[in-house]
Amino acid sequence: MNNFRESVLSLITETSANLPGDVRRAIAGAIDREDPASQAGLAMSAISVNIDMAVDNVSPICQDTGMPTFFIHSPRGADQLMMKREIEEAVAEATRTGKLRPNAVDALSGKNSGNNLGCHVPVIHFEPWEKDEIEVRLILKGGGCENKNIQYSLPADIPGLGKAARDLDGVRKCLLHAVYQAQGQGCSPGFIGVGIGGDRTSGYELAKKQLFRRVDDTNPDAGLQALEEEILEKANTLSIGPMGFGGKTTLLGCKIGASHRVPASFFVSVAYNCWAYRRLGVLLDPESGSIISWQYRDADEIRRMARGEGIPLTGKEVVLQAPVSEDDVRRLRVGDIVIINGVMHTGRDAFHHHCMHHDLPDNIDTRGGILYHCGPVIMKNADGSYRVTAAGPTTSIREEPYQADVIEKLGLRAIIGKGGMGPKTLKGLQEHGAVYLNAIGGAAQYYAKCIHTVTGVDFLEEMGVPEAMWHFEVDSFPAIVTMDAHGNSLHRKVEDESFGMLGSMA
Ligand SMILES: O=C(O)C[C@H](O)C(=O)O
Ligand code: SF4
Repeated sequence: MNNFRESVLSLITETSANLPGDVRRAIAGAIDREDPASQAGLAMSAISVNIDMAVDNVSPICQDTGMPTFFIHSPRGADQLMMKREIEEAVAEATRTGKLRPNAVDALSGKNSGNNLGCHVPVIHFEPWEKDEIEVRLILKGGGCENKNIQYSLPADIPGLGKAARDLDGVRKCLLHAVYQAQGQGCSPGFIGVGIGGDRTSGYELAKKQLFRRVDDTNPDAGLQALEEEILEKANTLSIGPMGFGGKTTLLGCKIGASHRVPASFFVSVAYNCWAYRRLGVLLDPESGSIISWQYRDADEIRRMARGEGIPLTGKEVVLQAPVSEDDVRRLRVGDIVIINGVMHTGRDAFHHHCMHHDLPDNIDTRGGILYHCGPVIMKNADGSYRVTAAGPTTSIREEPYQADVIEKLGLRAIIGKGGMGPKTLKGLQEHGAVYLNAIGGAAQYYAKCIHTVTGVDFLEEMGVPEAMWHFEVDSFPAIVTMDAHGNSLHRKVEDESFGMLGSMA
């Protein structure tokens, strides 16, 4: 098994940087369906360019490489302890080389272990099988879409859809609601894996295992196959669209499995996966550990996804030179596309919490500043400087309790993130003269290219790479105004309209 670690390292690298064949095909369908000039079309265009860049750069498609989760089928007599050790070493090595973001933090203190190793991380499931080969499958599922997983206990009253009983129609209502509640926050268009039955734990595991089915497969159970097709069709009439901008494609796949349950419980567990659906597998030779074959890699797969140049410039964009003035941002309206040049700071969960209780050091000037909700992948150069290798937005709604106060306290003029924010922030934007800009979630390579210099970092020691406050100089960084300083929110509009559509599906 000399080559086992090398094989796992290849699996991690390929999973992080190169989407599987079936996922590529599904995304290509979404690109075809959206009007290239619409916001949904722009989002799909940036996504397609990003997918190609990740392959070319052998770098993470999305900066959030999730909690590496391995499912292993091992033959009789295989040394599982050795496999576990070698997987851990491969994970640490992939983190050192920037194929994975250091993503394992202490549950309570938030302290980053720095190498993706920690209590029960990486997640490794072993299952015996009768075959001679070893099968290693990996899913890298980021935190934003993981947060949109949802579990229902039937019977239940489902918002917008009414009573859901313990039958297929009840399950149908849960699944439509699951897609609705994700809106654009899990980087739609997404995929759902569904587990009917089991208990709370095994139900979610069953749901996640469905994400290992091919997007284009057929469910052996005809009733579940019909439901999968119905959900796919109906969810796409919710008009949530890519990134929640509105549009034709909201869901790209629905896979449903069922387990026995106890009479008292009827769970419907849903694992939501973003468009950056990173899962691959390999079959390994049990003697050498070498790769015999790859799974989900199709001979006829679509190798280049891009049709255009990301967010194409039309001349109508508003160029913002940061720091920006109040007049500049008050002129912006929902739907405007902005191109940002100049200074940008990152800040996310730990940073917002910190700001509520402390003042920033005097040397950090945030007046007129742009705060990017982003946890980048950053590598240190030999001369001590830093380079950004993946830097897409994180889900902004987590900062809803703090954002309006932080805008006021730091004198910010723009927030960049994804998925939108709520009423408290919208009011804060109006009061203090600021805007919310939506970047394209998951487009980590596309945005990394816009960051030409890392000018400094604060709180690196305490908060770790993803949560630290990084200071960037950016060039031609595109984003869409989705919440303006006049009380308008595209997110509120899409949510309201999709709730109306949901109601018509009762
Ligand atoms: O942690 C991140 O970088 C992003 C996260 O996956 C998210 O979707 O919010
Ligand atoms: S940022 Fe979006 S694409 Fe990346 S892991 Fe989170 S949900 Fe997925």
